[in-house]
Amino acid sequence: MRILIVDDQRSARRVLTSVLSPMVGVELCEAASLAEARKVLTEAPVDVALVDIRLDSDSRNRDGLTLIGDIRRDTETVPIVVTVSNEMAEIRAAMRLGAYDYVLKDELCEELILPILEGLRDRRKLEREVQVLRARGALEGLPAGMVGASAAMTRLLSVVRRVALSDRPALVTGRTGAGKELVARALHTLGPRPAEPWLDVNCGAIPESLMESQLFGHERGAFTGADRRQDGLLTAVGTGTLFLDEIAELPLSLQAKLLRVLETGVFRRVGPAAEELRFQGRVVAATHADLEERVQQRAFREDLYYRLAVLEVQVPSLEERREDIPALLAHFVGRQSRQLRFTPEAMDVLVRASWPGNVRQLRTLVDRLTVFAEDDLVTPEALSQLPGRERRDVATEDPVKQLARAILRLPEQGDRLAHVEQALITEAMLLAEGNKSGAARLLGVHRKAIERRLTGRAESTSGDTSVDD
Ligand SMILES: Nc1ncnc2c1ncn2[C@@H]1O[C@H](COP(=O)(O)OP(=O)(O)OP(=O)(O)O)[C@@H](O)[C@H]1O
Repeated sequence: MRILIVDDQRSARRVLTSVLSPMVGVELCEAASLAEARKVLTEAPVDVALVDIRLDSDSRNRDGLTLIGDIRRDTETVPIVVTVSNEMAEIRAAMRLGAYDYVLKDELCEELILPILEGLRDRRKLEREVQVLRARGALEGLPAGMVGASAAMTRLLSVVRRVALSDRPALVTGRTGAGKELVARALHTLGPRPAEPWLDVNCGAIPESLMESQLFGHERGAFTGADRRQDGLLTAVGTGTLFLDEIAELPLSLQAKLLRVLETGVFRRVGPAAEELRFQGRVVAATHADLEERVQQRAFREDLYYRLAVLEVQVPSLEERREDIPALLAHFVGRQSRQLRFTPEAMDVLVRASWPGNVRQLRTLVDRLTVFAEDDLVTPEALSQLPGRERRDVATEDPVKQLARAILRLPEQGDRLAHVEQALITEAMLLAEGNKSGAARLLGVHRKAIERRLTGRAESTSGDTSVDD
């Protein structure tokens, strides 16, 4: 347990040090002023701060109260007031600011202060255990709003589970609409501080100059119109999670600044004479771009990429977890006023469809069906009658159909059917290493059908050009 003693009087610090030194497992540090205390607090986490209210010789000084306010706002440190008994009004003010307890200097002794600290130590230990257990327990099931039981999803969740417990930056990658934001949120809610803020910003949506002040904040007079100091997201997020969506779009100059925050934990607001501030939250970034490729194109900093990619979470595309499609459909339908159902054939079409827009596209499909489908029971015909893009995607679901369409678009080459049949038989024979029975199995026909074609006995003149006999 790290304890900070804040008192402007050296003698008072010495008394406290001698009272606390016998405690096992404590590390003591001291500060003689508000500025010194702030510095110590930014250097490494402090568990408890014992704070005097007056922090210099001026009797009107109330820097201790300011410090308690800072501590409660910016850190997880527990502040305890150590002061003289004639300062009851200040003690009350400190308690209102969130001081955990108070000790009077006149009564300062081991018996009084050690039980408070021991109690705090137990409480801290318990809090940490609860955080870890909650993170583990919550992950037994699916995080809120997340649907899926496929092997790909199970793998994803086990990665999310582990990454959530870390405080280091994380990168969520995957195709557009695959669920990156949902995963990033899960990293927050399943992490140790789910009650702390979750703030998100789309790095591609805001001009560079605005983005900088949005992230770092600005001082008064930093630019025209900056008539007062403004905190940025890095401050506002506190010990929560800052989600940087579309990180690939972050301008290079801001990439350098972000890297510095991630490496040193400190930053400054935009503008003149800005003080150094400490970032205490966690950064989770996401992108659908190939960041390695961006690095090669020098559009993304390599050092930032490596810092983010230490904890990469890859979200599988919907096509890698088609088994989840029925459950996802039920989930999206359940959120609509109209309770659509799907015939087995329609479900089959949807499970095999191509989904370039991933889960978001599936959700949009349900939105559109809710408006356009004539019947609550959705059939393949209803799907193919949908206006717009979804109809096209769904209608080209079957790879064989896609292939057939592509073949028909090839330049005229005589008997296409015979060509295709011949090509299929040749490929099957190659795959079966010349074994006719094996090739027949691959093609789903009888061995004799293959033999007939191979020996040329299945003359096209007979009119039977199908392999399906
Ligand atoms: N596993 C899932 N279960 C339920 N809904 C999901 C799942 N994955 C994604 N979604 C839903 O799909 C939509 C798109 O998800 P999300 O916004 O997280 O995708 P994204 O990968 O961040 O997209 P983009 O690349 O456009 O930023 C959202 O409505 C989200 O709630």
